[in-house]
Amino acid sequence: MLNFSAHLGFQFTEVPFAARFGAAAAAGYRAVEFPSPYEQDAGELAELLARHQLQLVQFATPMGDGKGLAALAGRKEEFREGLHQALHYARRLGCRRLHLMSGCAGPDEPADATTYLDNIRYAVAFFADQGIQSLIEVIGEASAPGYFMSRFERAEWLFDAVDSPGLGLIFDSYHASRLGGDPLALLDAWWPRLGHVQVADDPGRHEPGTGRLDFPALFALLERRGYPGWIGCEYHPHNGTEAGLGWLAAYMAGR
Ligand SMILES: O=C(O)[C@@H](O)C(=O)CO
Ligand SMILES: [Mg+2]
Repeated sequence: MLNFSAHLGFQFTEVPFAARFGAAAAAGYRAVEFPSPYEQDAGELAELLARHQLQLVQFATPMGDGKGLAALAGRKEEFREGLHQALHYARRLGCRRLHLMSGCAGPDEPADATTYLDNIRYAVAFFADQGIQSLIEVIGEASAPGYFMSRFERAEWLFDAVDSPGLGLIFDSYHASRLGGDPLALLDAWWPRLGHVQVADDPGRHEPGTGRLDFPALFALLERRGYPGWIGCEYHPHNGTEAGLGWLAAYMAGR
């Protein structure tokens, strides 16, 4: 049976952030994820996770003022300093996966492959020593203009160059579909390097079942492969988070 994690940046936004933990647990989730814990006190977050018996599945290293720093030529020092802050939170929160976001290039913010590769290699080694897996995600430019890790071809280049089990891919069904690929074929091809999965339907980035993606087939593939990890529910609820959890109840009932 597959395991689902609530994405607290997308779901349960009807209530303030601290209340989303209880809401996710009450809805049956045993794990959560959200990109940035740094505005909250690590001790308070640890207490919320413990009180609601939730695991924290993954979060991102400090993202600067946007979608990360790893490929930004002028921000190498800031990226590397952020790894220590991420490690502090990961230890305190018992989290074993960290997303290294590439950042978005802009007119005054150059990004390049050498900086990115150096930083990712450095971070993968830094976290692997602590038993933490580093993750990258392919996010299309339509969702994040200028995002450096915006194509699966580029992810292939990165994985070949880094060549470490300490690096895994976040496969996000929405971005995979938006990029024009066949999400099922991509998921299958990336299986050996899969570190985490996120789901949202396309178009709309709403609940599974609201668009054209074949989630029964996608879940069957993950089950067949014996996927041991978590599936983050990174979608915008169409009509309220709890009202939109029917797809998950249906999946659970079918097991
Ligand atoms: O799909 C996304 O944009 C997210 O998984 C992400 O990268 C975290 O903000
Ligand atoms: Mg995602």
